[in-house]
This record gives sequence, C-alpha cells and structure tokens, in this order.
Amino acid sequence: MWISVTLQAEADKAEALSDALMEAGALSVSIEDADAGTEAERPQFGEPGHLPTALWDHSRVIALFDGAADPAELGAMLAEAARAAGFDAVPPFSTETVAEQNWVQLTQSQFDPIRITDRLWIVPSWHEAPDADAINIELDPGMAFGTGSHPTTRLCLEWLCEVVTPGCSVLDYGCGSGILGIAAAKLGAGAVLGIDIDEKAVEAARDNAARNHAAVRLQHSAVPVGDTFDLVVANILTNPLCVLAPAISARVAPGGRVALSGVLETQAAQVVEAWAPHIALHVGAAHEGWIRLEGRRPGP
Ligand SMILES: C[S@@+](CC[C@H](N)C(=O)[O-])C[C@H]1O[C@@H](n2cnc3c(N)ncnc32)[C@H](O)[C@@H]1O
Repeated sequence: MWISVTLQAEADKAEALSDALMEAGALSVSIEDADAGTEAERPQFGEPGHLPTALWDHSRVIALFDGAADPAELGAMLAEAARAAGFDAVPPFSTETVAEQNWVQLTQSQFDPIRITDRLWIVPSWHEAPDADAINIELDPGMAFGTGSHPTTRLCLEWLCEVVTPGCSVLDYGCGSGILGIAAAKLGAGAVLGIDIDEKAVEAARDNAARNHAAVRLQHSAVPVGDTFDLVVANILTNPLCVLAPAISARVAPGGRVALSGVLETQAAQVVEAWAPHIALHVGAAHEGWIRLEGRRPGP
C-alpha cells in the first residue's frame, strides 16, 4: 500500500517542490497541469481579464510515499519539503491510499485516447491506437497545455481537419504542447510554424513534434515571424486575442484563413469587435460553452 499526496502549487514552484519531496523521502513525484481536470476544476480558463499565463499557473504535485509512514512522519516530510522549496507553509494537499498495483493504472487511466474526428486521434503513449489507419498523434499530459481533452483545443483540431490542404502553410500561435501544429503537419500541411510566449511550452512542443515525426518549426514568440500563412490558428484567451489582433491578423496571407479559440460564447462580440479593423470574424463552431471564431483575409 502507498500513500498518494496531491499538493496544489503555483506552476513556477512545482519543480522545486517536486525535487524537495524526493529529497524528503517520496518514492516518486509527478507534476500535472491543474487545469487538465474537469470544467469545474478550471476556474481560471476563460475568465475575462485573466492573463494567458494563468492557464498553467497552478500545478498538482503528486507524491507517492510508503504506506507504512504514519501521519506524523508524513507531516514532517511534507513540512521539510515545503520549507526546502521556499514555501511559508505546506501548500493545500489531499491524501489517499493507493494499492500498489493500481498506481500506474490510476494515473494513466485518466488519459484515454481522444477521438477528434474519424481521421484524427490523440493517443497517450501507453495506449494502443484504437484505429491504426487514422492519424494518431502521440501526446502525454505534461506541463504544456494541449492534450486534446479541452474543448478549445478540440475546436481548433476539428477546424484543421476541415481546412488543411496538401502543402498549405500553417501558423500555430500559442502552440503549448504543439498539438495543433503537429496535427496540421500530419494532415498534410507544408510549412508549419508554432510559436509560444513560454519557453517551456516551446521545448515541450519540440519534443512532441520529434516524437510524432512531424515537421514543425518551433520558436519563442519574441522571435519575429516575417512570413504570412494560409492558415493561422490561435487558442489563447479573449483578452490576449483582442490585444494581439493586429499582430496575429498580420500573419494571415491574402485569401488565408484564421481560427481563434479560447473564447467563451459570452465573449464573442468583444473579440469580433477587436478584430473588425483587420479581419471580419464569425462564430464557426461551439462546444461546451466555448466558441471558435473564424475569418478570411480578402485576397486572391
Ligand atoms: C490554451 S494554450 C493552447 C495550447 C495549444 N495550442 C492548444 O490548442 O491546446 C495557450 C498557449 O498560448 C501561449 N500564449 C499566451 N499568450 C501568448 C502570446 N502573447 N504569444 C504567444 N503565445 C502565447 C501560452 O503560453 C500557451 O502555451
């Protein structure tokens, strides 16, 4: 028997806490994006005015301890780890006992293969692809957002399935795990570029693209993007999508198309208005209260 302790921590402190927990005697530690839970567990995502980095501001640090440890001993280990990681006190946590043989299953069973369309599946590495003939993107949950389980990602993936044509160029603005760019490349796009403001996301996306043998160029968003693209997809949040309207729209080639996600139904008008001087947008699809806005730059 093991004791699994799930601690809530700010993402930028999660790694330090993870290291400190190992030092303090944990048998294993994993870090999960706290926003990868249920809708109710994701209060920040999509709240008007919330900064984009808040998407993975909160992490769950899950540490496994020997079940023989008594509560006082466990409390002392947690306190030592919290102190070593620079916390004033032990962050909020919950514990549960886990039968040894169920541990791996417990963690992995939360992430089953996700069918986006008949053509496209997202498959965790420990699963067999349910349809070997489909495009199967291998992605495991990690620190970068984008496993296909969130409706905003799904809306973008469905759009890519509809609009990618052989050899077209695609910009994935706010690539996170790289899931959208990888999907675009696998669907037949030519030049695919993914950019992100978070260097860790760029690194994760690089790893994921390599693992999927997907030709996707990935770079930090501070690096200027000179090109324009046939397709531009951005799953960020309402406020940054409004602020970034001139920058993102400038990357859409004449005749090219754009899809924006990360917008709640109630926020559609705000984004449409911000984009009106650049590209006219309309609601293309909706899923669980989230919408996808789409537009086309006039041109050839
Ligand atoms: C919701 S995640 C989307 C990840 C992935 N594209 C998907 O659809 O699942 C938003 C991503 O946008 C990035 N981001 C936020 N603001 C940005 C900005 N101003 N420029 C570039 N990337 C940004 C975040 O770091 C994050 O990786």
